[in-house]
Amino acid sequence: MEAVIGQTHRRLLALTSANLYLFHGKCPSLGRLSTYKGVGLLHTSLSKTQIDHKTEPLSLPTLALKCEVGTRRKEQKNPNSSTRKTAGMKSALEMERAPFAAKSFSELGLSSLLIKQLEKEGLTMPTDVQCSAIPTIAKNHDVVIQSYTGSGKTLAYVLPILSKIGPLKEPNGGGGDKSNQKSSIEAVIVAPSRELGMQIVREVERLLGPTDKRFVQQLVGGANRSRQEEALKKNKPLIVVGTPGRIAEISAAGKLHTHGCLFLVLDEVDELLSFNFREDMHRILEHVGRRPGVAPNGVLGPLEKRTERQTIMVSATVPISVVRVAKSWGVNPLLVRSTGTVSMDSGVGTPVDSNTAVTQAAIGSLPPALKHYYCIAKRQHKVDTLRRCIHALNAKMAITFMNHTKPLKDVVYKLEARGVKAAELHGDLGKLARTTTLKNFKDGEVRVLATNELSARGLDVPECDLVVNLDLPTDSVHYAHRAGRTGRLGRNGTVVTICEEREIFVVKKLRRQLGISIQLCEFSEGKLVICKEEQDEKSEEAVC
Ligand SMILES: Nc1ncnc2c1ncn2[C@@H]1O[C@H](COP(=O)(O)OP(=O)(O)OP(=O)(O)O)[C@@H](O)[C@H]1O
Repeated sequence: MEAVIGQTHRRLLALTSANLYLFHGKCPSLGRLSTYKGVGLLHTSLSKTQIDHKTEPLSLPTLALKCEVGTRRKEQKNPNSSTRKTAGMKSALEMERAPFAAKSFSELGLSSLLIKQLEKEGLTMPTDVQCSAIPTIAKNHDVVIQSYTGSGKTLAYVLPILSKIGPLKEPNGGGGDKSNQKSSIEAVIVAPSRELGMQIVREVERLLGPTDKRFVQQLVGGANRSRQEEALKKNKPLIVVGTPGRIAEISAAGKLHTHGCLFLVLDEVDELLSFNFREDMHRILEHVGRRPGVAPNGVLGPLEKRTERQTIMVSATVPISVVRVAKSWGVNPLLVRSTGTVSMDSGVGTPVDSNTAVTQAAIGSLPPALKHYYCIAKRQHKVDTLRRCIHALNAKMAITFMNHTKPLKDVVYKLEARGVKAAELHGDLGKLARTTTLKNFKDGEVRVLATNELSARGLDVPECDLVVNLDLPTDSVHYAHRAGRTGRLGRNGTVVTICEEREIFVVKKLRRQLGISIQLCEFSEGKLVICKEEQDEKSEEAVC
């Protein structure tokens, strides 16, 4: 069935989104599965036609993935064993929960030109978070958008912005008439990495189309600054997207005029709060648009020309620090989630100790359909375990994370030596190498991307069906962002953490904090085998 998601399939999707998470999605005892004594076998296979949508719109087949699930005792090696049928689990998983709301973009009050453009791009149905965010932003509220990874947060803010500024805005607001366009910057979008910045640029360009894509301009670090400055002068973009350092630098040089800016978007806002970005963020917050209430007596001085900006903060993880800054950077910001919009004061961000704060930040940040496992391996055997994991899951595209840059080369070398196409991606590489590596991965020329925290945030490679932690993430927030590189927009995805025996307690802590099942497994005879786990939480031992 090659059916593009559209009007015809909305009802079907509503049905599937309500009922069809057959294995992990709806199992109420997931949280208890970690203590489940059963021993299982799981074999996941990607159907050939399943995810092939580089240029195609999202369709049901692109979301579908067959997953044979059975259980057996670990010691039962016979794959034909009848115990596979007695699993008490569904034998075929056709589709996980796609986060589409049963609404169309036209019901959200977007401009007609923009809706036409969305249709051209095959985008007919908004996701849940887009349904919540678009009308709220359209009403000029400052917002914090929090929704799990891969749920479509980028379009959740890009669409209401494009509905108000630029060539796609409401016709009665001057849309389509390019002579009527203002020539100053009207929206600034800040992202913590150049990769994420460029991804957002491409998303905006895709909607603006080839003739109008000059209205968005990248200002990311690592790229040639004078060329960026020339492009600002020549193209007079309305939207700039960049990294904090480069935006602040060009602004300080007097080449970026943002005082009249209407929108300031801080994507991955919790990351933008990190110490590294402090000075640059300070400049951006001071110079982009006018903060409402800055001049209560109407004495605006040199800032006379500023308008009030609308501040939009976005992340899958919203720690208490974000709740605090949101209230100072924005005005009565609302918290927008897939489930609806609430005030930031309604119990969100109640002061808690730092441990609880991290836990709270990560809750709800993971796609519900993701499957999580961990396996135990000695340090020197980790890469071999990774290779066996890739084969056992028949992963099409895998991202593997380490905490440091140096060992990545070794991982790539060892994988390639065993015939697995791999490449490393990290901040020490030059701009060209980073771009080429990412492109090769997205194009399917590289099967495994070995990377560090650089790629944990925002990176959108829909075909990525496996994330492997070769090193443990530092906390549940980092786990969530790494894990979120797979299982995007309702697709199936698997996360495997390969840890040493002495690190098992960390995995157990992560699953407690995240409220998810992370099952112990091993890779044997080309299969992922779920293992029995020691129950004694005190000794925190697990045996395979
Ligand atoms: N309404 C839609 N219909 C079809 N595809 C969509 C829709 N909205 C977003 N997408 C696609 O879904 C993918 C994930 O979107 P996006 O990157 O915005 O997720 P996100 O929530 O920002 O994830 P993260 O938290 O990891 O940054 C992208 O490929 C995007 O183009």
